[in-house]
Amino acid sequence: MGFAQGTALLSAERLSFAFPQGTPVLRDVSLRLKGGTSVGLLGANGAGKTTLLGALTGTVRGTTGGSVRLDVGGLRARRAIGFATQAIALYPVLTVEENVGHLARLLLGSGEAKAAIARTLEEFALGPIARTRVHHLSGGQRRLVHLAASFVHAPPIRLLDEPTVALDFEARQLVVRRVRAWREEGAAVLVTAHYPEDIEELSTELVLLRDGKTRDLGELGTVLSNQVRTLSLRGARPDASWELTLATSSLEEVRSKLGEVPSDVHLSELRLSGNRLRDILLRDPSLSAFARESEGP
Ligand SMILES: Nc1ncnc2c1ncn2[C@@H]1O[C@H](COP(=O)(O)OP(=O)(O)OP(=O)(O)O)[C@@H](O)[C@H]1O
Repeated sequence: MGFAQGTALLSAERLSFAFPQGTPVLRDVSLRLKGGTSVGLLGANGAGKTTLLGALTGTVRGTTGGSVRLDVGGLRARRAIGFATQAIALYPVLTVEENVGHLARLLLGSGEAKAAIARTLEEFALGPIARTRVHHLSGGQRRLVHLAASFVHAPPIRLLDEPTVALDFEARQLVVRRVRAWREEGAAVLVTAHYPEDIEELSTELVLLRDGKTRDLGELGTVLSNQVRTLSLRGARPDASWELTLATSSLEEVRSKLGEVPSDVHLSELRLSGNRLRDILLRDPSLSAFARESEGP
C-alpha cells in the first residue's frame, strides 16, 4: 500500500459536531488511524459512532469544529478513504458486477476499473452471484456486496459501520479475513460493531466513545489481559453454584481461590452430600464484560 506501518494516515484533533438545531453529539474527539492497525470503536446505542464516521468523512450536515488531517501521500480524500456505511447503498436493478463496476469507474476511471472489479469479486467470493440483480439477493448477500463495492478502489483508510449486520457465519468469517488482510497490506481500519465478539475479531486497538469524547483504551490484547477470568463451579442442585474471579488461569491461583469457597461447599463435600458436581468451567477474559462496564450509565 506504500505507507509505513504504524504511520497515522488519518488524525482527528478535538473534533466536535452538532446536527442543525440539535444538541452536540461529538464534543472532543481525538483519534489516530494508523497503517496496519484496526481500531474498534465501542459505544452504547446513540453514543455517536455513526455520526463520528460521518464527521471524519464530511458526509453529515451540521456544525463541525476541530480538524481531520489525512497523511496519504497527496491522494484525494475520495481515493484515500473507503466508507462502508451502515445503510446499504446499491442500485437494486443492477447486477452485483454492475454495482461494483459503477463505483470502480467513478473512483478509479475505466483504465484501472477492470482489474479492480475482478479482484474485488474474487476477494469477496462474489463470482457465483456476479450476474445476479441486487434486488434478488438476501440481506446478508447485499451487505457483502455493499462492503465489496465500498472498497473497490483499495483505499488506504477503510471505515466500516456495523459491517457484520445480517451476515451468516461464513460471510462474517470472510469479512474478518478481509479486514486482517487489509491490515497486513498496511491499511488503517476503523470498525464499529454492536457485539464485543465482532470487535474482538476485527480490531487490534480499542477506542471508547462516551459523552461525545473518545478514550483511547490501547491495544486489544492489553485490554483483554487486564480482564479477569471467571471460574464457575456448578453443582447439580440449583443452590450449589459458585463463581470465582481470577486474575490469571494459573493452577496455583485456582487452588488458592478454591480455598476461599466456604467449607460447606468444598468439592469433596459436594460429592459426599450426594450433590454431583456438574461442571467446572474456566472462562477466558472477553470483551463482553468490559464492554458492558464501559457502556453502562
Ligand atoms: N440526522 C440526525 N439529526 C439529528 N440528530 C441525529 C441525526 N442522526 C443521529 N442523531 C442523533 O445523534 C446521536 C448519535 O447517533 P448515532 O447514530 O451517531 O449513534 P450510534 O452510536 O451510531 O448509535 P447506534 O449504535 O444505535 O448505531 C443520537 O442521539 C441520535 O438520535
